[in-house]
Amino acid sequence: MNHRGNALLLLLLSMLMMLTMMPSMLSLVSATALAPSEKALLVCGGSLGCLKGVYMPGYQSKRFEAFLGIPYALPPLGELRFSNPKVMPKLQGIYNASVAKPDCIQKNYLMPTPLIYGDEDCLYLNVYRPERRLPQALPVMVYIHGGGFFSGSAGPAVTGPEYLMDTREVILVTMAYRLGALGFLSTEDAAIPGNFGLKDQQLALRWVQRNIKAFGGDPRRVTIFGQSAGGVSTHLHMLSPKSEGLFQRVISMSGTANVPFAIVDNALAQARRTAELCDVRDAQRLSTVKLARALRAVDVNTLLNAGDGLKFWDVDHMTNFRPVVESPGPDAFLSTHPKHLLAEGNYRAVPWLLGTVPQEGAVRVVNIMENVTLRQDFNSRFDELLQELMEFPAHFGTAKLEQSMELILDEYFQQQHEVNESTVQGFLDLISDRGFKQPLYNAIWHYVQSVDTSEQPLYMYSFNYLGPLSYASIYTSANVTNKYGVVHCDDLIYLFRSPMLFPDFARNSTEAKIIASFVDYFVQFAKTGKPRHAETLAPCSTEVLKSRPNGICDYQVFENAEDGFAVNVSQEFRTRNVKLWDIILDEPKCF
Ligand SMILES: COC(=O)/C=C(\C)CC/C=C(\C)CC[C@H]1OC1(C)C
Repeated sequence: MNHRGNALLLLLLSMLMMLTMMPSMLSLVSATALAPSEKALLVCGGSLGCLKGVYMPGYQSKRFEAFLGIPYALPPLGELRFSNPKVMPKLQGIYNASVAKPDCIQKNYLMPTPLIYGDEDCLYLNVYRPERRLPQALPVMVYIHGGGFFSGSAGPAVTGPEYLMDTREVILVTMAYRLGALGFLSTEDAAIPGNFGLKDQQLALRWVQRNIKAFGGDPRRVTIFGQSAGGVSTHLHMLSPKSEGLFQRVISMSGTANVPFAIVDNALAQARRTAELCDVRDAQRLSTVKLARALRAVDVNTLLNAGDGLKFWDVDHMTNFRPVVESPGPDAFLSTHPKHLLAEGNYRAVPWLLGTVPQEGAVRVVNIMENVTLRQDFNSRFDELLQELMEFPAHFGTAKLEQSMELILDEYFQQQHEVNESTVQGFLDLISDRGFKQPLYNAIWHYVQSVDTSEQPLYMYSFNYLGPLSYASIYTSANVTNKYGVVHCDDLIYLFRSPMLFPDFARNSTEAKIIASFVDYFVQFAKTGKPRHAETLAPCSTEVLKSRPNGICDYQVFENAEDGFAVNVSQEFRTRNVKLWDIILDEPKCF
């Protein structure tokens, strides 16, 4: 059975497991009816109310405490659809926090057959804490899941807290936020300002500031961490004036605010087109207020399916609804373009850990390569589709576009104009470089230029360990074990247990040791602002970057070794290709 078959089986198993763990399906339970051990799982706080949690089994440890499905905002339904999130009033009675809530409703274009699942009523978060804790308040790690701003899960079946809880050293919070059109559609004015998903995250971070003490957490030692779109989000929180004071450290895994899928620049046109696809009459001419009214009344499945009509080919662009630069105002999440904020160094500096994997581009390339029909279709319109995929800036004229395509075809395809066995690595590198690596390098470059890195240091890791499981098997229905190397999201396999997607590693395996090492690397950063092994690295600074035109600052590599795995130091980077993209995109840097 491939991983997908496994995944279904595991989904059923984990659902069964969760059912047996739920002492009550009621949302309110009476305190007097609780057995003594369950009473210990009651958390009450001034602005919080009271929550009844549940024990969950650890991976290497016996058990920890989980408080699941805690509402942090009013359900964003009816009039509240496409509105900024409203804070949840104090909970009355004892809230049953022993059941995870469904994911935010999404059409998941990352799966080979995109499906709609989840719920529009989804603004809930989960808190996990060790059972036996030190008397001092624990550092808090708040995770922002990825999924291209259109998909993803904060729930324990995908973002399982077991590995982090095995350390007994941190409190973990995972939050759901609105996705796709519901999270990011915008009319570029007050009618539908947009950025709802990011504002949801921000409200969840405010919830942490107000309430985490009641769980034994330290609100002044909060690390936000996120992967892919979640990594982009963490960086955007560094840039948003309204996220000030909500966190003290940041980990951005495979995503920074300057990736091409971070910002939309034709939001109103896209909102009108979406309305048209939902059969809203006069969608191109209605006032934005009327457009908003009409879109709030559209059936949610119709709204999500309308997203298909925005695609130029297959599921591309994967991310149509994106964060937007809002007009300035008290509720704006972001009112200056990230590229300006980055260039000006105009944002909050905090200890920052950035992560990457070798084959980021696999998130799109694997399915095009493995699906024969799709690949043939892509190859039959190769130049046109490749150009579209690149998301060149809108102001590029014909000559500049042609020039850029020539450079790309030379560098990545040896002028073959086709995706095949011999060009697939070039295609992977192209999407990696354009989508992730050049933005990563430039985010680092801008940071060290404008921040005193002896005060607010910057670290990087690359997760290169090739193990028996890979997200490549999620991106396609073909069996591709190990074919694509370490792909986008593969570092997550060693940070979060994902019983819905992957079987468990044996508890004495090399993979279990990597889990312990990788988790410890993160936890150490959350505790101290320095990741484990930081003393083996020369600090990153402008001088170091400039002195290594063919590399990057020292960083840690998690990689295969003869006796299992090793954490080594490297300075290698795809700097040559970063420079190529700097030239194409007119983003010069002086060395
Ligand atoms: C878990 O994955 C994510 O969060 C992010 C996703 C699904 C977006 C992936 C982005 C692409 C495939 C496009 C890359 C884009 O940069 C170009 C313009 C190549």
